[in-house]
Amino acid sequence: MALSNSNGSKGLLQSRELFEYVLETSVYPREPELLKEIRVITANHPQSLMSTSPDAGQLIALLQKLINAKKTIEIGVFTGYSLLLTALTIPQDGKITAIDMNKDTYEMGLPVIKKAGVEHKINFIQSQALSALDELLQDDENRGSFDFAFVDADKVNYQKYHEILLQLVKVGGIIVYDNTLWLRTVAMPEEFVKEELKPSRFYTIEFNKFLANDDRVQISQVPLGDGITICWRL
Ligand SMILES: C[S@@+](CC[C@H](N)C(=O)[O-])C[C@H]1O[C@@H](n2cnc3c(N)ncnc32)[C@H](O)[C@@H]1O
Ligand SMILES: O=c1cc(-c2ccc(O)cc2)oc2c(O)c(O)ccc12
Repeated sequence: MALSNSNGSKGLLQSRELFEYVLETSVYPREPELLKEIRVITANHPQSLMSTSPDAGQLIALLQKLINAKKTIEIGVFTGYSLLLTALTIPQDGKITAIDMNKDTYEMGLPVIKKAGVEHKINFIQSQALSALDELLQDDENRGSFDFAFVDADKVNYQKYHEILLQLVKVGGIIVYDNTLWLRTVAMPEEFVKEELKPSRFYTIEFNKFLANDDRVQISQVPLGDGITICWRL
């Protein structure tokens, strides 16, 4: 289910003009051409709104640069906007473990990833995320080895992903969770929320409360896109 807000934009800023100003002034001029290409390809998909927002993506790339991220993990690839963003940001010998149960959508963006010359950085795993993460945990070398994680998949499992990612991401590393405002529903009375959004709303509210009390991470919830929460592993 993909929704836009009442002023027609995907973002949380209350004026379309302000949101467009930010995009036109600071985001689009610096967005790599091949990321634009993935956006254009994705626009034909009925669930195109699931793609990571370019403004949130710009912050994600900045965080990755700031910590010199080299080994990263992504849960929820879709057509690959955030995946290509990361692949373009990390060094030539960087590695991304990219997990999604749907390979067809990954393959929509794959020609662009190949054109960018960054496919060698990507290990795509077609799988339910929990089983792929459990498998990664079986290898002791993976524990505490990831610099950066991006989670943009089924909201109902975020807390389970969090527990595993805390074991995989090193101290000083960063985990970013997408959709932590879940289409604005976290702050709506439940009776106004569409039935199909309620399970994710419930788990997102619980997860946000949990993170607020989790002293293993320092957090900041940022109102870009559908809301992202940045967790710095302590
Ligand atoms: C919001 S989209 C990801 C968007 C992506 N980050 C981008 O920038 O385009 C969510 C993705 O998560 C995947 N997904 C949802 N639940 C999953 C699960 N339990 N295991 C693996 N993948 C899952 C879906 O197939 C979908 O491609
Ligand atoms: O239906 C959606 C919409 C989004 C979304 C909304 C606004 C933004 O600025 C970015 C993304 O994201 C979704 C998502 O991540 C998902 O897993 C399912 C549905 C949607």
